[in-house]
Amino acid sequence: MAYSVLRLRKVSALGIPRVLQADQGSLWRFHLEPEFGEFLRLGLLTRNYKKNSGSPKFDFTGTKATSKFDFTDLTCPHTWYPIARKKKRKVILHVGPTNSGKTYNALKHLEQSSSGVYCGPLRLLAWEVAKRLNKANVPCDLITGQEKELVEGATHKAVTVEMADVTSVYDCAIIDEIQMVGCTQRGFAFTRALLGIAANELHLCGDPAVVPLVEDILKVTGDDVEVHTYERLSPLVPLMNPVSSVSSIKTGDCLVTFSRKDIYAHKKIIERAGNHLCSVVYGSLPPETRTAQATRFNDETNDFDVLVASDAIGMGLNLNISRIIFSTLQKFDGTGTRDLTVSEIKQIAGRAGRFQSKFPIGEVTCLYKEDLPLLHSSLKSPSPLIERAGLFPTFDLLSRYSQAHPKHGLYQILEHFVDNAKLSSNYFISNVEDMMKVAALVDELPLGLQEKYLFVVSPVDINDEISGQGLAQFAQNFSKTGVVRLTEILAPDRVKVPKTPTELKELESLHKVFDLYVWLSIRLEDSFPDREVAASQKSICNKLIEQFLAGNRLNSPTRVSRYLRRQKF
Ligand SMILES: Nc1ncnc2c1ncn2[C@@H]1O[C@H](COP(=O)(O)OP(=O)(O)OP(=O)(O)O)[C@@H](O)[C@H]1O
Ligand SMILES: [Mg+2]
Repeated sequence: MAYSVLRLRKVSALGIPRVLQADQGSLWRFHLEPEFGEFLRLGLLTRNYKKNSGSPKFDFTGTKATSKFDFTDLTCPHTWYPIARKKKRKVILHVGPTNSGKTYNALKHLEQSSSGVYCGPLRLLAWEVAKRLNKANVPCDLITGQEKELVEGATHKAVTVEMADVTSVYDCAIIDEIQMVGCTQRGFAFTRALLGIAANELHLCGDPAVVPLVEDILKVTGDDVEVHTYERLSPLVPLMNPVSSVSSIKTGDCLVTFSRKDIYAHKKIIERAGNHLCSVVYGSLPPETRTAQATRFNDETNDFDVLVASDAIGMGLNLNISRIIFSTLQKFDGTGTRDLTVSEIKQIAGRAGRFQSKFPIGEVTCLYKEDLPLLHSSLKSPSPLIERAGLFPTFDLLSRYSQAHPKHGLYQILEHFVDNAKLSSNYFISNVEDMMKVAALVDELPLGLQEKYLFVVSPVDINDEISGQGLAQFAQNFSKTGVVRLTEILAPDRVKVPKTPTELKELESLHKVFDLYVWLSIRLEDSFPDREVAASQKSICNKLIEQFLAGNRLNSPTRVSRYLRRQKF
């Protein structure tokens, strides 16, 4: 299977040339930080490293790269982390429903430790933890793929899980939302942190459904494991009736729907009724905009008292929601439409009635009566057990395989691992479909394996045309001249307040391109010298998007009804 690559220069409304023909796949793109030495993770890669690219940094197995060695044997991933294996870690699982104080209690241990790291699934969570620790006089760095805010004398770090450092030693560490080990795309980053963080105490917070798997995985590491179970701190009441009409929408409601178009259609219907204004939160909004929207919703002094959101509210944001209203219990997951899982329903519903918030009792219902039975039964059911954790080979393994098969491109190497990986029953090989799309693209360019790998693990949304195109042009220019000037690729001065949903979407994509540039500039400082320009363009995009959302400028010919599956309001 091969993907076609670049077709350049058809300019979009915002001045971005359209390129990249790629298969449509999963909508959610992740970024990861692999095991190829500290230099990539900490951003010390330079154009010259290519000279040394043949020699893997670590040799945990003591084997040489030969075609006889079985590179695809991934049955003992705990041996990839020798520093953690020198420790007998005390692992404490904090498990329970949403809003039960799991993270709160784990953070207390972190605050009291002499050194530590918090690993969360989202930048927003890492931001919040860094803020909280610094406020508590525990100096804490914030490190995500795109930000590095270092605090003088810091003994602690709050990071996104992909940035977890498996070569340092800590007194205490937290991995939040540990059930994400089961995520088909990002699961392996959680597995890596679980096996690789070298801490005396390792706190894992999440859903009880992950307990048997974690216990089983940790049988071979020699760690001590304790399970602490929590109860929800404030009640969550499933309602017997659906929301009958738009006039029943009230302050503190959060309407949940899964397509961007439905979000804007519902916002428009609610606002047209004249009683409420809506903030919106969904995955492709820049994180800063999501936070600004959440803050506006939480702020009682303005009229934006209703939220319309996707499952992007499921984790991370602290929201004053009184009632969750599911507009649907189905979502499109990149390949097809499916019912929400029990854990997804519980995770989203659990956002209502946050402990010590303005609405301490949460309610949950649906827009349509026929969805109520599934909602009620899901809220009563335990989440199905998570049976396997994601796994992905380290860069060292990929590199050794490449040495033994020098003619193979990165696409072929990844394909080989996906097709042939040998795994123990606790693991599955991560879904690397999107990475393979990027690999197919960079394999066309004269780049070394590490350079290609860097683009493959970057936070590009390859299924977003503009974002994918940005990556393609960055990689092309980098391979040609070694230096990528932002202004050669983008015409930022043409960015303007969007007037239509299409323009808004383009602006969101453009934000992703600038974000990608910042990410690359942290790792290839000399080759991507315009980080400040990219960062300031990012913030201009945020402001323009916020201006659009504040002004409720959705005045295009978009017909609301066209986007709604079923007519209710
Ligand atoms: N003992 C406590 N004293 C004061 N506030 C608390 C306490 N326990 C929890 N909280 C607050 O209650 C809210 C929910 O707690 P927390 O975020 O730890 O829940 P959680 O179980 O991790 O939820 P989720 O599964 O949604 O991540 C937070 O705002 C937290 O600060
Ligand atoms: Mg939590």
